Amino acid sequence: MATRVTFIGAGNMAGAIIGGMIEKGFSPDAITATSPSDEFLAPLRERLGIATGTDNNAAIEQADVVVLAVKPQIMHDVCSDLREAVQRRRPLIISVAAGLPAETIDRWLGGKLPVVRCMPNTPSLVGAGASGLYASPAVDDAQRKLATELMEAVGLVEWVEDEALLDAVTAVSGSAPAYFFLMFEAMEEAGVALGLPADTARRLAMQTAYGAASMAMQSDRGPAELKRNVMSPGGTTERAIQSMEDAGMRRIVQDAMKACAARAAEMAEELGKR
Ligand SMILES: NC(=O)C1=CN([C@@H]2O[C@H](COP(=O)(O)OP(=O)(O)OC[C@H]3O[C@@H](n4cnc5c(N)ncnc54)[C@H](O)[C@@H]3O)[C@@H](O)[C@H]2O)C=CC1
Ligand SMILES: O=C(O)[C@@H]1CCC=N1
Repeated sequence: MATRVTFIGAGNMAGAIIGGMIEKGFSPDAITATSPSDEFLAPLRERLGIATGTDNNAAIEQADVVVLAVKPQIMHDVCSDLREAVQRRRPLIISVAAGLPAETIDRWLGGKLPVVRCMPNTPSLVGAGASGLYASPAVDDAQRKLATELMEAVGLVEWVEDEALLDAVTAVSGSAPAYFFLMFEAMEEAGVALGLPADTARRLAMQTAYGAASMAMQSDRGPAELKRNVMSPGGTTERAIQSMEDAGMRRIVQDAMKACAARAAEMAEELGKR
């Protein structure tokens, strides 16, 4: 029998993982998602054919895996409400919430549960996600394998043995699609300022990012060498890269990522007190 997975929360992240799972051949019959209103559920039900519901407790009655995909700020209330049903069924818990430690989730759910903390990202929707995973001590090998299988269906999986490193994963991949989308915005705006139609600039920028990522992933050369190969001495790229370095591009990226990881740690501090 297929592993039954229930998503508590049906927003951007749950939708991306569910969409990616179905694309990879997971049966929609084995997937359920919940949300307090039908607004988020109708598209998932109609487009992907999964089961949906507004009652979290009812939705986990048959679940082998429960993916907690609500905002960190409401996780305490959601977990408290699920405590009895979860303790009765004892499914594998996978939390995708930023910041919240596995121990906190476990405590809110009544304790002694196998909890995997996962930091995914939204490109999971197209099977190109990147997830960092951490297993709490109660997770056994079979459950680790199950979490790997689920998240590998939507992209790359990297396990960390030190939970604190998930804050770094949040900075490097969880939040990072947004950095690249910002770059696309800036490149499109600059392309338009240089005279290109907006849609042409957008397509060229996105294809170039896709090409650069694909090339870097297939190459045994590091990014510094690949960058050098584009830079003809005295040419155009050299001028562009010099302009970026002069403007402090590296420091801007590093500061943003430090701020991201620090915010994840701060959220654990703020929310974990409950
Ligand atoms: N959006 C992203 O790129 C990423 C998000 N995350 C994490 O994923 C989690 C969800 O984030 P998003 O999907 O972006 O948020 P979202 O706002 O798009 O989705 C949240 C969902 O929770 C539902 N919800 C609210 N109260 C509920 C309740 N009592 N019971 C069941 N469902 C309820 C909402 O209706 C909505 O469907 C967060 O904890 C976030 O830290 C992690 C990695 C990346
Ligand atoms: O911005 C956030 O808090 C969530 C976690 C990682 C990506 N989105």
